[in-house]
Amino acid sequence: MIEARFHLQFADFTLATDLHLPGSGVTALFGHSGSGKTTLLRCIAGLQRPDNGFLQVRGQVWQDSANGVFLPTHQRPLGYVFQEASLFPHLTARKNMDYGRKRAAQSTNDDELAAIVDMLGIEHLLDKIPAQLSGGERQRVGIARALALKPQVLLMDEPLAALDLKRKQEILPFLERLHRELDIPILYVTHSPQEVTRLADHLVVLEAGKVLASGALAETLTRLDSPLAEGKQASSVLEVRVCGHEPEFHLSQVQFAGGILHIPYQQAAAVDTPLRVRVYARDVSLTLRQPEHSSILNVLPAQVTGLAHGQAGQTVVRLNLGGAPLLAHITRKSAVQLGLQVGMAVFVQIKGTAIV
Ligand SMILES: Nc1ncnc2c1ncn2[C@@H]1O[C@H](COP(=O)(O)OP(=O)(O)OP(=O)(O)O)[C@@H](O)[C@H]1O
Repeated sequence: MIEARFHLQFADFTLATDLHLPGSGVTALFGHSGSGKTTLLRCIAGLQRPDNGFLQVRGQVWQDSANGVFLPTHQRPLGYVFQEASLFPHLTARKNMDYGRKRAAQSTNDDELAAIVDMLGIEHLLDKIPAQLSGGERQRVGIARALALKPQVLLMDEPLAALDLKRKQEILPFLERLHRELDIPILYVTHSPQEVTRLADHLVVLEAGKVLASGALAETLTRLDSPLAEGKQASSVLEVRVCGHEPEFHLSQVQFAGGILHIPYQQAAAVDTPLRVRVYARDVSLTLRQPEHSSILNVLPAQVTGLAHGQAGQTVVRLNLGGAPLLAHITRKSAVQLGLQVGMAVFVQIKGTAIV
């Protein structure tokens, strides 16, 4: 568990947080530019000293201004990964990792380091210098170097932002692997809803230095007051289990408390495999009665739990699908014609799904 209470005043900006974050898994920090994401990470790292602060990471107090406690950065067991890995240009990947390791009070032994190298798939890169590596490969080496110091928390500030789409797609599976195999918490700053839905378990939304929302991913992603609920990328995630395959139609079926969904064929996923399905709000439409002759396969009963005005004649609808929250973007005219109200029973039609 991480407890982070900070009050920090700049000339034109105030950071005021009171956060309780999980002690494992990925917490995504999301918010508009200037909302304070980097400042929050810098406070956790001890690079910024708030006027008032309390920070406890997995049972250890790193800062308690009421009692004059402030561990300097070099005494905080943390890893910090930036947009671009600042590797020493004249040292090989292996020597870059060893550089910090030899000087640290606590670091990995050779077996532990080998496990990290394997987790990030950089074995074949160890004797290369940074100029011989791609941006994504440099990032993986930078992450390995951070992990080689046995951190209690990994801070990642837009680690994919400097990479092109192809490199991003290449590195995401390695981040997922970190997520599965590391037992330390990762705080992950991003502007990308795709990275949020793919990697995060917990989501913090910052706005103008304040915490607008903090909670489990599925709930927080679909809050009507969150900037994530608007725009083309707005989506919900459903935690489901595979329950069948129809290879002849190139489809698989998955089950969750809200019912059964058809998704693109998941050849590699045996029955009962857990999956995370992403549903774009723009792919969800609503009807009052169960449609009888529809080409849309995914039709499920739901209840309206919230309505909000969206951009340009749009209504954002929040629904309860057997306990799972789901967002729909429909036109305001449709919302009026259907007479949508909180509490109403409807049917959702889901036009498309994707595995994240
Ligand atoms: N050292 C500083 N002195 C004064 N103001 C600062 C300082 N550092 C940051 N700020 C201000 O604090 C606010 C938050 O900045 P921060 O970099 O934390 O935002 P962010 O959410 O990470 O933004 P981005 O997504 O663009 O990286 C900004 O208005 C910024 O100008």
